[in-house]
Amino acid sequence: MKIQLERYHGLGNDYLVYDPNKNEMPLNEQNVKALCDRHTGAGADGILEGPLLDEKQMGVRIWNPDGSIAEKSGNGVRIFAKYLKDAEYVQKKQYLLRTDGGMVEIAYLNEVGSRLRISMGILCFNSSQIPVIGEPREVINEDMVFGNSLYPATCVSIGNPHCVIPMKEISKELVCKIGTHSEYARYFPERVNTEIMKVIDRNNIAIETYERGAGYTMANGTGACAAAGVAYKLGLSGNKVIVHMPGGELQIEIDENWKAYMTGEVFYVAEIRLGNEFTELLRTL
Ligand SMILES: N[C@@H](CCC[C@H](N)C(=O)O)C(=O)O
Repeated sequence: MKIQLERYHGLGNDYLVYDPNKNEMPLNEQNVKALCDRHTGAGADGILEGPLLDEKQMGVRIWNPDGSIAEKSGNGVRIFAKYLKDAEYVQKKQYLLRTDGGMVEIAYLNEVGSRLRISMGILCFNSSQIPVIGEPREVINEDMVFGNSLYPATCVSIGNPHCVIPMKEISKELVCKIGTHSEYARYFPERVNTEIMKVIDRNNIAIETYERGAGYTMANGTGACAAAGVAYKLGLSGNKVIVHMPGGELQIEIDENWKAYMTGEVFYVAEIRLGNEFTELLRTL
């Protein structure tokens, strides 16, 4: 039987939706890597596997292109919610979706479900929960060495781990230079997503992101929440900001309990049917 996937992107962060109710092959580290390969596979920044159904809520499993599993993805959950609407799994305008990093609350802001506001969970600065090694503490503006350079890092979890570094100027080259080291740095036992952040004014920040398990991406939804949380925590911005990324913008709002709300767009691109030879290859992995 042919394997069918759907390609979507959120601000250039592209995912393949793999629906286990329509496909039989179980996903694993090796076949996920092969599927996400941009030269020899279908190509993607990750795979969204679901809906995974239990009696109560629908769930999604988020795969990184290196075959690891991520607890949460901001662009991923917006995309997956659009898929649930497109595939007619949901009729409600608002509902809960389970991720490995906790529940998120989906709300569609338009009829076609391409604009969404999502309650992403609580921003947590506690080192043991992020996790960051050492004494339990909030990791705020700590000097960390990535490569041969020292950076002031503030770390936060929104279900998945982030390290945010405020800078005067940011670029793809710079985040890649830092991210290749920070992802595997000894501080982070579960690796880390890295965002370098430029504060434009109290209502606007810009980030470049290097994702754990994926490398450089054009946008990162949990990264946008993390950076907005850090800018607010450090007193550099208010609690509502527009986060500018190379792929586009997200609006992030943080409430009095540090719950983050993300508003933004997603786009359906294509249905993909894998060829016989590639399907056979995947089944051997
Ligand atoms: N693209 C994502 C983040 C995906 C997960 C990340 N690579 C991780 O391993 O935590 C987003 O939009 O949040």
